[in-house]
Amino acid sequence: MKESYELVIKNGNVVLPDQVLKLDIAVSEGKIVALGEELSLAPLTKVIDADGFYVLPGMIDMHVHFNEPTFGHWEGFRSGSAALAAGGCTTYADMPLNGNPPTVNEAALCQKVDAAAGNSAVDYVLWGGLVPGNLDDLEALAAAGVTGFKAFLSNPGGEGEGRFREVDEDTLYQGMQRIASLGGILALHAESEDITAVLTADAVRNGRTSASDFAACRPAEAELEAVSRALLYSERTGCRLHFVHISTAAAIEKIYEAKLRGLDVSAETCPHYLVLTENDMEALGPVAKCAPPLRSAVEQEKLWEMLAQGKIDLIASDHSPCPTELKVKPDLSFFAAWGGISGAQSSLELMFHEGVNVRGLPVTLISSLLAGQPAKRFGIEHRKGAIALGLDADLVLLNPSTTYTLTAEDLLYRHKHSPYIGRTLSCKVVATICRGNVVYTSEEGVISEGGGQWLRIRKEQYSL
Ligand SMILES: NC(=O)NC(NC(N)=O)C(=O)[O-]
Ligand SMILES: [Zn+2]
Ligand SMILES: [Zn+2]
Repeated sequence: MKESYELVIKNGNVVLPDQVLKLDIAVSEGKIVALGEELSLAPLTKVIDADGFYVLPGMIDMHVHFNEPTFGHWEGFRSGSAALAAGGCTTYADMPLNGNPPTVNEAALCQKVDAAAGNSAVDYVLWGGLVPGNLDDLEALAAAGVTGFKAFLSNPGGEGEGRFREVDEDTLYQGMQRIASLGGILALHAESEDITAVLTADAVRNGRTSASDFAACRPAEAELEAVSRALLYSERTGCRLHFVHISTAAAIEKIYEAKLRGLDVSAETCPHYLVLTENDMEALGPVAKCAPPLRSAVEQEKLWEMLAQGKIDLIASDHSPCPTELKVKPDLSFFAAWGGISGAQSSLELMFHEGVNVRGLPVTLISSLLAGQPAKRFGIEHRKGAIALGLDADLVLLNPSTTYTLTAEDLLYRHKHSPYIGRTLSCKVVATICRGNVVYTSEEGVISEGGGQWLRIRKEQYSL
């Protein structure tokens, strides 16, 4: 029988959770409704030929800073989500800081929701924040549908009265108690404020302000101390934790051990810790500045080993953009430059290039780190994160064997700097489909700019 579908993606190498099969994918009303070999099609069915391409579930990037409201001129939903669409991402999670007001109460969440509405090319979830003074706002944020809460253990930087602040010990502990009782999850930027502040003050006092001095002020121990302390609190409070942008093998190991002991905790790392090193930070300057800092090549190899062993839960970009003059300006010291890497558009290509094409890791592993695992961890796997019947047709077509060198013109960010400019990649996103809509093709660019939807996270999904 010839079925009528809205869209069929034919002949692709379809990346399923555990295997890759040459299949057709049929889509109707935004959902995957059939998967099979050579589906027979009614006349006039819209067909995309994916012969020679991988078809992967769209990336779910749990960590971006688009900085609205007020700091939309640093990025904003429109250009940020367009860049993600071009990079094969179909759902992202916007962080509660760098915009003003930060997303730490319901009124601020409403402002963010308004800023995003009609401006996102792909779907999204929103993080709330845990900061000193907002314990009584957590419940309303959870009820309004935030994906979880984010807190900083070290100073997040930024300026101005209303800026996002790191938690004190009391706020952290009490916040974890509250979030546990809500069935929520706390995402942590885990660097010790005590260690980093002492080392930074000493470095500045002594005029040591180069890239390597910056890295020395944020050593591996600062990450390990913060992770260890938070794990203890998790044990005491029962609060689920997600550690963002983990940069060292020791911290990954610690989190993994805690998981084996039964704690409900997870670890994220970022492409920049897997493809850039401290040498790049010195060579490229502030464009490669982030916190925790880039590490040694030895550390990086250990991270790859842990990734291959399944000890890392997910990969996210931590796209933290800014106007280029905050990165590049005559006489700008490395310490004064904005900390944060612009990279969201390149995550999937970097991971496929380095992970699959260079290192020979299974494409299913890389795909699960980019899509399947984030969906499961954050309670959206009934909608997203895999190619399976009934799920949203969030798909990315990837040419796995082409070569191109990334240029500034390729980037859709508002400010076109990135440490990946000039890199040669051995794969390229060909098309991105969000709920059955083609939102990007490499030939036409971003086609549909404002169709992305906010996925409110309901309470039942928290404790999946
Ligand atoms: N204020 C920021 O955007 N900070 C971010 N900056 C980085 N990672 O350098 C982060 O996630 O910590
Ligand atoms: Zn952070
Ligand atoms: Zn971040």
